[in-house]
Amino acid sequence: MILELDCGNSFIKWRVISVDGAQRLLAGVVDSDAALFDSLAAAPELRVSRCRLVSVRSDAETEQLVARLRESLGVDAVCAQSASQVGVVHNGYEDFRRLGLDRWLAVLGAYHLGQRACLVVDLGTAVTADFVSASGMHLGGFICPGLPLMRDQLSTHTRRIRYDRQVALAALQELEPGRSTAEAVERGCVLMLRGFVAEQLLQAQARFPEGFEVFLTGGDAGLVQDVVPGAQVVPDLVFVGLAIACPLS
Ligand SMILES: Nc1ncnc2c1ncn2[C@@H]1O[C@H](COP(=O)(O)OP(=O)(O)OP(=O)(O)O)[C@@H](O)[C@H]1O
Ligand SMILES: CC(C)(CO)[C@@H](O)C(=O)NCCC(=O)O
Ligand SMILES: [K+]
Repeated sequence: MILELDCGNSFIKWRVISVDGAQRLLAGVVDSDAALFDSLAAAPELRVSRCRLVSVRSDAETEQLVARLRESLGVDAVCAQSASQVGVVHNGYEDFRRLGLDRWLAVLGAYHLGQRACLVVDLGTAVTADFVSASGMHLGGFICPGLPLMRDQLSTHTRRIRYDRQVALAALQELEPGRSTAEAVERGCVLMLRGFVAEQLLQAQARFPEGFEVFLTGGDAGLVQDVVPGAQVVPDLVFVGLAIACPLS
């Protein structure tokens, strides 16, 4: 079995696949290293022989996780590394090492699946959009705060924006003008995300008149899905890229 990890800023997404990559056996989302090891310990008949991961955390945090994986599972995790090129896909950053590895893998995964120009939008703690041309040139992209950061900043920097989590979830049943603080903030922030995605779509239409594929990923992809009717929602997009960047021969 292969253990795959996508270590984001707030959550670790993990999954276990068969050695040939054909079957997805287990998957989960956890909010800490400790919770990851608890989930793995609770998994029945887990026999991990290989491990690969991508991390946008600090090198020290990533090294600590790799050491714990070695101790508890006896595997040496292969970590995705920055590259200026993988196959025909070229990293578009002035300094390719600066492009977030989750973005780079999502770009690799999207181009692999789409085989033509792509717009890739990842909606997590941060929201990112990346453009890839039909020939595989990454043209760069945009970064903005995601939903968790927008709502936290509003409550941190105001006195009276306060409401509880349960109310927040209920507020997103519709997007009419809010008639309570929870509705006004939650819907306002979702409309920011939707407006961002609509703008990226316009940019892609202008940049790729010959056509393009839109890929949405990240925990909040569902909130913007209907802004782009033809979009492919691929929750595992980073893992698709991880398999390309880190083949386990
Ligand atoms: N099952 C889930 N577990 C955790 N978050 C979820 C889940 N479903 C939806 N979400 C939402 O997804 C968002 C987090 O997205 P995601 O897990 O892609 O990002 P992340 O790991 O925090 O960040 P990064 O962008 O750094 O990878 C949060 O707004 C959260 O509310
Ligand atoms: C933008 C995030 C936080 C999204 O997870 C990550 O890709 C990252 O830390 N990137 C480094 C900065 C950059 O991509 O330019
Ligand atoms: K991510």
